[in-house]
Amino acid sequence: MAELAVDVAVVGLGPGGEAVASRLATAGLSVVGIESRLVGGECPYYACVPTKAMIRAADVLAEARRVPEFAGTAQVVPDWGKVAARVRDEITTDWNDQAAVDRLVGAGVQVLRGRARITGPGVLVVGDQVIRASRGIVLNPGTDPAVPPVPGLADTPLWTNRDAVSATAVPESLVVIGGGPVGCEFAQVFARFGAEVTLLQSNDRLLPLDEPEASALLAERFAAEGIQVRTGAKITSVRHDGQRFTVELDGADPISAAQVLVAAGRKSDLADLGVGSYGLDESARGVAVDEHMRAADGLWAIGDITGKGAFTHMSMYQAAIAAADILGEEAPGAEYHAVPRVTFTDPEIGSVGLTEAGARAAGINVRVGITQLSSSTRGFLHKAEGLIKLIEDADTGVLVGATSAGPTGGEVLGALVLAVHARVPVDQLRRMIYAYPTFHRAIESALADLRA
Ligand SMILES: Cc1cc2nc3c(=O)[nH]c(=O)nc-3n(C[C@H](O)[C@H](O)[C@H](O)COP(=O)(O)OP(=O)(O)OC[C@H]3O[C@@H](n4cnc5c(N)ncnc54)[C@H](O)[C@@H]3O)c2cc1C
Ligand SMILES: NC(=O)c1ccc[n+]([C@@H]2O[C@H](COP(=O)([O-])OP(=O)(O)OC[C@H]3O[C@@H](n4cnc5c(N)ncnc54)[C@H](O)[C@@H]3O)[C@@H](O)[C@H]2O)c1
Repeated sequence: MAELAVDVAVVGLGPGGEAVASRLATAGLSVVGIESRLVGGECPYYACVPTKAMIRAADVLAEARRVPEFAGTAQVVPDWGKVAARVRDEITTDWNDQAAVDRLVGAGVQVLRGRARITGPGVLVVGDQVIRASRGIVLNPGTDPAVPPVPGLADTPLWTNRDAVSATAVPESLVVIGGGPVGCEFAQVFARFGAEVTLLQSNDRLLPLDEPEASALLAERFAAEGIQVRTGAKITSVRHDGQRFTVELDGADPISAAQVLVAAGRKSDLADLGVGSYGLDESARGVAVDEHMRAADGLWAIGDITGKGAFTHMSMYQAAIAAADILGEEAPGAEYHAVPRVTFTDPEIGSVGLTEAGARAAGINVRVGITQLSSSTRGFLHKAEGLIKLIEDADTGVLVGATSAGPTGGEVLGALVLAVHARVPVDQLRRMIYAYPTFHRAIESALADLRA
């Protein structure tokens, strides 16, 4: 077996893996980055970036369909071909990662294609190559789409996010399994391009990790756009007859559809990575890390696998912390009290920190303020639905959580992320000047509404 000796090996080159490998190599360490699929990971090829390109196109259609309401007449004829071509040519360069590989190599990283498996502390095997990493290993393996154990489902030609981003045509009818961010974003895109969409959510609401008011707002919009949402759905079996899918449900008629898209969460395989070599539990869902991303002596983990929030911004935040630790730099550890998350549906659902229920469960003396965008001037002008909800710790007088839902909800969230992150006193937020007539000015109304 060929041997390679390096300072650090990075397993998986998602957004965080790329960043940490590049930073360490630039600082002078010898680094190998190992990737079994595409350098860059899920985000640029199968997740954030192509889905947001699809959402941009769907939003343009929706806006054009509002011309009669505001401005005259317009004929809107969707053409998925433009979306598929943009995703293929501009967004993913036909799922080719050469530019990302070149960037890493330019930074001094050795890039190795293949699946890495840890066989002992600081030792990895990739194909017929043994790698010895004297300073340690950084894990950034990400996650894979999970297919729920519904009888028959795994044997059908279902789509996961990886298939849906490369769709060259819109199915005439689509069943989406799962009402989290992935399911909601795809459901609205395909519905806006003409698919008859049914979304089956086992939970009692869409986006269950967000505020119930945000879930209700989204459910209302989905209903208005003709998306059938069935919450509390229990799927008993799925089959495919070579042409169509049949989805059987407990207590409801079966659904026949041209396509099924599974968006029911993610899974990881720690046994395949061989983390048992470090004494870690290979049956766990993720790798526990301390505030410097250390999972064990000489082992760091970053990204989705740490369970701190499956977002690209989290992966990159943790990458910077792990790199500083490996380089022996004095740096503050990770803080998770102000993690922002945005689901890019229309209305966009942005949130940061704790929900009201989360804050109450944590024993915080909670005050809640809420306002509807429709009662703000900008909301009235745009005929827009949305809301701002604030969660204050009444004992400390700072916000511990916030939700901003509506047009550009994720952008409005920026001010609230700053407030939660920097623990800006609510009294000071009340003394700020909010430009008129912006969407973010509704924050002032929500502050005025704060009460126990
Ligand atoms: C449809 C969808 C939309 C999303 N949209 C957003 C969004 O808008 N904003 C946002 O912040 N997040 C979004 N996410 C989440 C985001 O994609 C991830 O959080 C992000 O990719 C970071 O993941 P990661 O760094 O853990 O690794 P990943 O991006 O998952 O990359 C890990 C890489 O490791 C490789 N790998 C795994 N095991 C091995 C091994 N043993 N050897 C070698 N290589 C290995 C894999 O091939 C993969 O390329 C979305 C996710 C999905 C599914
Ligand atoms: N905009 C973003 O930042 C963004 C977008 C997409 C995904 N993500 C991240 O990717 C991760 C995965 O997203 P996701 O939406 O796949 O997962 P998720 O776990 O957030 O949601 C999955 C949903 O599927 C439902 N479900 C599970 N099994 C089911 C079944 N058998 N039938 C019906 N419903 C079922 C669950 O109730 C759950 O609400 C999330 O952690 C999210 O943070 C982020």
